[in-house]
Amino acid sequence: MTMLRLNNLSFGYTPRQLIFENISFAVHPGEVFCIIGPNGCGKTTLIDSILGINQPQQGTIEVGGTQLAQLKPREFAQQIAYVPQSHTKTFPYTVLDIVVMGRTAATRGFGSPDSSQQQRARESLEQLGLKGFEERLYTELSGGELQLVLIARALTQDARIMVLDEPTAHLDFRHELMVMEIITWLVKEKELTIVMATHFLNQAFYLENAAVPTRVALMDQGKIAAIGTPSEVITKSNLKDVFKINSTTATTNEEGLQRKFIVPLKNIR
Ligand SMILES: Nc1ncnc2c1ncn2[C@@H]1O[C@H](COP(=O)(O)OP(=O)(O)OP(=O)(O)O)[C@@H](O)[C@H]1O
Repeated sequence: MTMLRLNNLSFGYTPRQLIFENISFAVHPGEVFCIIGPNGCGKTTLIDSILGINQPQQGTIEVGGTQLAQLKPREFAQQIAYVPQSHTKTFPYTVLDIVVMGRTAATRGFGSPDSSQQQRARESLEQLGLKGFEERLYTELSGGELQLVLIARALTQDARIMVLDEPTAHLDFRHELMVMEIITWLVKEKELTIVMATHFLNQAFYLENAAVPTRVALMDQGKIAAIGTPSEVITKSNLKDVFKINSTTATTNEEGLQRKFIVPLKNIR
C-alpha cells in the first residue's frame, strides 16, 4: 500500500516557468521520506503542492489511494498533519489552545473544544516532554519550544502522515536531537509516516543509523536527481553533482551508537 503518491507532477507559480517538472514518487507506510536539495530547488513548493496549496499544472497526487483533489477538508486532516517551517505569532493563545487546534481540524471544525479534545492535547504535550507548558503563552516561547509545540499540535490531529518543512531550521543541537528522537518515536511507536524537507543531510543518516526505514529524494533543478536510502543517495558523487561541493563520509562508534555522517569539505569552483 502507498500512503502518498505523486504522478508526473509539474508546478510553476507562472505557467511558463515551472519550479519542478514530472515528479513521481511513492511514500510507503511507516517510512521517513526526506526531501533534500539546494536552496531554491523547490522543496517547500513541492510540500505546498502535497498540502493542496499549490495546484499542479500537470499530474496528480494520491493520498491513501484517493485523489487529493477529492478529499474534503476533514478527510484531508485525517490523512495529513503539517508542521510548518515558521509560524507567525498572532494572538497570545496558550500552548494548550494551539495544540487543541490539531484536534478540531480533524474532527468538527469550529466551536469550543470539548474535554476529550483537551485531554488528547494534554497527552500530546506530555508525550513530547511539554507537561507544564499548557498555560504558557505561545507568543512567549523560544523557537525550539515552539517547534515542539507545533509537532504536538500535529500529533494531536491523529493523521496518518506528518509533513514537516525544515523541522530543525532554527534549533540548537539539543533541540535538533530532540526532534530527531521524536521523529524516530513517531515512526516506531506511533506508526506514522513522515515526509520532511531538510537541509541537514546527517538527519537522514541519523534515522538510518537508528534503524528507521528512511528514503531520500534529492531534488535538483526541478527534477528528482536520485532517490533511495540515505547511504545510496547522500554520496560524494551526488553532492558533487548537485551541491557542487567536495565532501566525505565517516563513521563513529561512541556510547554504543554507530553513526555515519557526511562532512562538507570544499566548494568546487
Ligand atoms: N510564492 C512564490 N511566487 C513566486 N515564486 C516563488 C514563490 N515561492 C517560491 N518561489 C520560487 O520558487 C523557487 C523554489 O522555492 P522554494 O522555496 O520551494 O525552494 P526550497 O528548495 O524550499 O528553498 P530553501 O532551501 O531555500 O528553503 C525559488 O526560485 C523561489 O524564488
